[in-house]
Order: sequence, then C-alpha cells, then structure tokens
Amino acid sequence: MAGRPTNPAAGARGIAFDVLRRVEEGGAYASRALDAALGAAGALDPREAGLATELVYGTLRRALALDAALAPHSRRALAELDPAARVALRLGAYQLLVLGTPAHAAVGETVALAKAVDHGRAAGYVNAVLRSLSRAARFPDPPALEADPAGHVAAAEALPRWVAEEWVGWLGAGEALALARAMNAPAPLCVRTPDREALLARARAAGLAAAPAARAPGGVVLTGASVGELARAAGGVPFQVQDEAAQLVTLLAAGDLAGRPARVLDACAAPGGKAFHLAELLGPGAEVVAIELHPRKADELAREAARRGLPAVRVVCADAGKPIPGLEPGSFDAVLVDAPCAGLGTLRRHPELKLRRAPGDLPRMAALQRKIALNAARYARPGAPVVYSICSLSRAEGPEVVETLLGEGFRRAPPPAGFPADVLDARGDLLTLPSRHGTDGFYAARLVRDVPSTD
Ligand SMILES: C[S@@+](CC[C@H](N)C(=O)[O-])C[C@H]1O[C@@H](n2cnc3c(N)ncnc32)[C@H](O)[C@@H]1O
Repeated sequence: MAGRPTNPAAGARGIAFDVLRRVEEGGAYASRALDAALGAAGALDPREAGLATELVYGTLRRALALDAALAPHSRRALAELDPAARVALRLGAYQLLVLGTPAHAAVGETVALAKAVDHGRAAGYVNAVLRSLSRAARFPDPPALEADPAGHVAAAEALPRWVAEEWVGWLGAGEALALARAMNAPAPLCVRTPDREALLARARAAGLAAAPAARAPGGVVLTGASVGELARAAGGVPFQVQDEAAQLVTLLAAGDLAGRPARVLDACAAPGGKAFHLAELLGPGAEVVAIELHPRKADELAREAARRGLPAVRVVCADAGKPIPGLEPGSFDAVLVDAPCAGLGTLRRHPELKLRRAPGDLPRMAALQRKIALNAARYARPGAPVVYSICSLSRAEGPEVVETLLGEGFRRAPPPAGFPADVLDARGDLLTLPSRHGTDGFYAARLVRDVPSTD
C-alpha cells in the first residue's frame, strides 16, 4: 500500500494520515512532519489544525494499546500489515476508542483515506477490521497492578513492556505508572530568554497565557500558544524553545560561573540549546567550545550562534569520543557532556519513540555515552565540574554511566549555590520527571576530579 501522500486538502484526518505515514514509513519526527504539513496546508481552520494535532499525537501515544484493541479483529498480525494500512487502522481505532467519534464517520473517513493510497487495495481490509472493532469498541483490560506491575503500566499507558519494566525496577510501580501517564499528556511550550520580564510582558499583552517557569530563572511556560504566536508577540525579545529541565542542566554545569570570563566545553552541542544558554550566562571574555560530530549539524549550529549574536560560541566539528584536535586536556573551567541518548524522557514531545526504540538501544547508547564522557572529562581542569546529562530515563544510560566516571577518580560535587533541591535525588543527581516536576525527563550528575587526567 506504499504510495504518494494523500492530499492535505482532505482536512484534519488527511493531514494526520499523511503525517503518521511519514513517521511510520519514513522515520520522520512527528513534531517536524506535523509542523511542515500544517504549514503546507496554509490557512486552516484552527479547529481542524487542533484535530490534526490531536490525531497525530494521540494515535502515536496510544499506538501500542490501539494495536492490542485491533488485534482480535484482524486476521493478520498488525506488524505484518502494509504500513499505510496499519496507520489507517490506528487512526480509525483512535477515533472510535478515545475520541468517541461516531462509527460511520470514524470508519467511513478512514476508509476513504486508505482508498486514496495505492489504488485502495487495503481499503476493504481496513473497512472490515474497523467495522468489527466498532461493534465491540474497547481496549483490553490491563493486568492488575499488584499482580503484574510492568504489565499494568505497559497496557494502561501504551508503553513498551521493556520500558515499563525499566521504570518499575528503577522508580517503583506507583511512580512508573504516574510517569507513563504524564508522558501521554501534552507538554506545554517552554522557552528560555535572557529578558524574562520583557518576554512575559509582551506575551501577556498579546493575550498569550505565559508564566515564569517554576525553577529556571530564564524559563517561560506558555499554555495553548505556538512558537509562531510567541515570535510575533515577542517583538524582538530573544528566546529559544527549551524545556525547563534542559535549562536546569546548563545551570547545574555552570550556574556558578555566571558573569565570569570562563571557558566551557559543550561536548555534544547541536542544536545548541545549552551552548547558547552557556554563552548568555557567562561574562565578557568567555568561550564556549561547542563540539558536534555531524558536519551538517555543526554548520547549522555555527550559523545559529552567529544569527543570535553569540560570538563566544566556537563550533568544532569533531568526535567527542576521541581526542579532540586543538584542545588542551585540563584546560576548561567546566565540561558539559549532554550525550546522545534513547530520549525516553521526551516521550511527551516525541511519542513516536515508543514505537522506534528497542531494548538493545540502551546498552548500545550506554557504550557510546561512556566513551564520550570519559574522553570529554579529560578536558576539565582539576577541580572543575564535569556534568554528564541525558534526556532519557534508564539506569543503563544514567547512573550506570556515572559509575564509570566515579571509577576514574571522579566524585560527586555539590550543585551551584541556590540550585533547586527538589530536582535532586538522594545521591544529589538531577532527576526530573514530568509526573513530579512538570518538565521533560532528564538525568544529570555533577562530578569533579581533583587531580589531572593521567592519560
Ligand atoms: C542530546 S543532543 C545534544 C543537545 C544539545 N546539547 C542542546 O542542548 O541543544 C546530542 C548531540 O550529540 C551529537 N553527537 C553524537 N555523537 C557525538 C560524538 N561522538 N561527538 C560529538 N557529538 C556527538 C549528536 O549529533 C547530537 O547533536
């Protein structure tokens, strides 16, 4: 059933179908594909745009539970179906089971979308499965929490079982359930700005619901507003989209260097949220050396630093897992290792990761994270903080990587003065959870070594 995208003029359901196919078949990020599709659709009724957004995010958030509900009605396993047929079935099932759309509309309009693809060969099958589901429209009951905690969390919140097992094992059943539930709720727009009072005033004057972030001093949280609306309201006050937890990571790394002419290494820098935050935070004469492996991303990073007027950011395209040409070990006042990760802390914003990640990703990411962290840490001068951070929530990528650094002579260092204590765990590491803090899920540790690196 592969074929050209259907026409976005088909309205919210057509846009959602196209976007979900791009995610399923082309590996696209839902947020980017949706933004592009809504942009291409031009002047769309805001209710249609809202419905398209709900259909895309909702279908991806609930995909595993929708598949479980569809399974008894489908002769063929969902995984074996043509991707466009699978997408159509999920989209129809989401309308039937979650939105409560009347069956004739949910089935009829979904089948019409399937007909427009590949001469409609799968439309008959989609029709039969959705009609059958519509006669007994329900999700299967999850197992009892006490009997099978991970099974309950997985089934109740449409989370892969292996992720549920990891969260239950790490955080306990109650927190894991709350976390999985919070990951299925829409995330607010959060931005960082060097002039919070001005941005708040302008956003509010334009009628946007804007509030200061609870902990990060440059953070502004907006409910029900788009980046475009904020940009129009801001009237030149600079801002950058960045979750509050990401802002806290930068402050954990260099909050105590604010206003100083310090040298900071950002070992994994693109797209630049933390590098630009560092540059805004440090004083005149400071330097932020921003390392990025991928040349295209490094170029974009350098262009964006220039556009934002941040000459302190010096971009170097290099592999931070190996000695970095031109950099002297022991020469930085702080090192931030914001490592590539499985992204399990960002499922609110990237629900497609539920379908894309596999258990083997964790040890693979952890090996890469260890390599980068160990190499980058050599560039901190004795006594300077090394902050290791990830926007993922797994022991393998978080505390277990930190254990490696602790085995290399590092010890945990206290956070900068005034750092919010409610985001620190019992060991003093940062652990943010949407269920507890309303932010994305991040893990970070601030470490220090008193002697120079010996290698
Ligand atoms: C989690 S993202 C960093 C986000 C960034 N710090 C920010 O706040 O915007 C990780 C980045 O590291 C880059 N990366 C992956 N492997 C790398 C390596 N070996 N050396 C340097 N950068 C790497 C990825 O391309 C990606 O841009």
